[in-house]
Amino acid sequence: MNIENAQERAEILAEALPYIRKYAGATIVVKYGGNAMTDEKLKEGFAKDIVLLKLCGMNPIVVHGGGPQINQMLEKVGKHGEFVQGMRVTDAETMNVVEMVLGGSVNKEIVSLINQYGGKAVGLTGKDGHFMKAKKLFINTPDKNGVDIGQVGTIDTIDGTLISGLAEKGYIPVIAPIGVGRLGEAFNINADLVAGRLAKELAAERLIMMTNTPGILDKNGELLTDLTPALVDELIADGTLSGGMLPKIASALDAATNGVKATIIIDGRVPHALLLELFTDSGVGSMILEK
Ligand SMILES: Nc1ncnc2c1ncn2[C@@H]1O[C@H](COP(=O)(O)OP(=O)(O)O)[C@@H](O)[C@H]1O
Ligand SMILES: CC(=O)N[C@@H](CCC(=O)OP(=O)(O)O)C(=O)O
Repeated sequence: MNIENAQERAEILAEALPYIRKYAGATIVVKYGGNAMTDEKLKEGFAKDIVLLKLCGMNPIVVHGGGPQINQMLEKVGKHGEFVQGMRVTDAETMNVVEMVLGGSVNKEIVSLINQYGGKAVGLTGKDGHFMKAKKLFINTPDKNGVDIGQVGTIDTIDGTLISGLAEKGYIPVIAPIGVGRLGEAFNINADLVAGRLAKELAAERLIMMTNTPGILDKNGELLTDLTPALVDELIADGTLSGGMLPKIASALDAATNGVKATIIIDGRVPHALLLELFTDSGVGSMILEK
């Protein structure tokens, strides 16, 4: 493994030892948002951290997004991304781009980086082994119920045993949020929803969502470190939470109230944010609590 800043790593590891013992054998689902994949150094740092978690005896499972990367590709073909409550309106042409970007370039880049640093990553979409079956999602907005936004999916079933089986054999699953329908068709699923559902299915010790804000911010831009379901409801009602934060928070709440020990939203633009969250006493970001 190619470790840079060895001194810095050694210091982190010294503080980390009790946590390494605590998390031995634990499943850690990491949602790697497209907004946290900003530059090469950060991406390499992420891959190294995932490999390190595996070496320390944990089972990291990566679910990645790639919204900004999809937008870039759509612009090349003269289309603009349109979203309803944080979900991309996905016509057939957009679905092709989504599949190409998420299942192709983004997934394989993460897989290659992890493998380059000594891990054994395996990239998957829901089409592989039909492990993530989906059906069409209809959205309820304040104006209308059951809005059709195209080939956007909601997860029907997810085969956690395929993922845990890979992890037990030493692999690091890297999952693109594409579901498969009854007829073999592809569904675009928000990556936060996939990460939350998988964390639930695997009864993960931690669900860590890496994004491009320090965590959940209040109306004044201050970080909220601990959030209860009641506070989240308030923040949605008064409009403090919006856009891409809506599926994220819904998913985090669902996981937190369904057996996932802790759900945390962190700033993926901070180098080694994952290690800081898992291996230091203070942690970083916003934690979603069960009550
Ligand atoms: N209260 C809030 N606190 C922090 N971010 C928020 C809040 N409300 C909305 N957001 C938005 O949510 C975004 C993160 O969601 P998203 O763009 O979907 O990221 P990702 O690609 O990581 O899933 C932030 O960049 C921010 O613009
Ligand atoms: C239905 C839907 O919105 N799908 C998302 C899937 C990618 C994603 O979730 O990426 P981030 O995590 O980077 O936002 C999209 O098309 O952008």
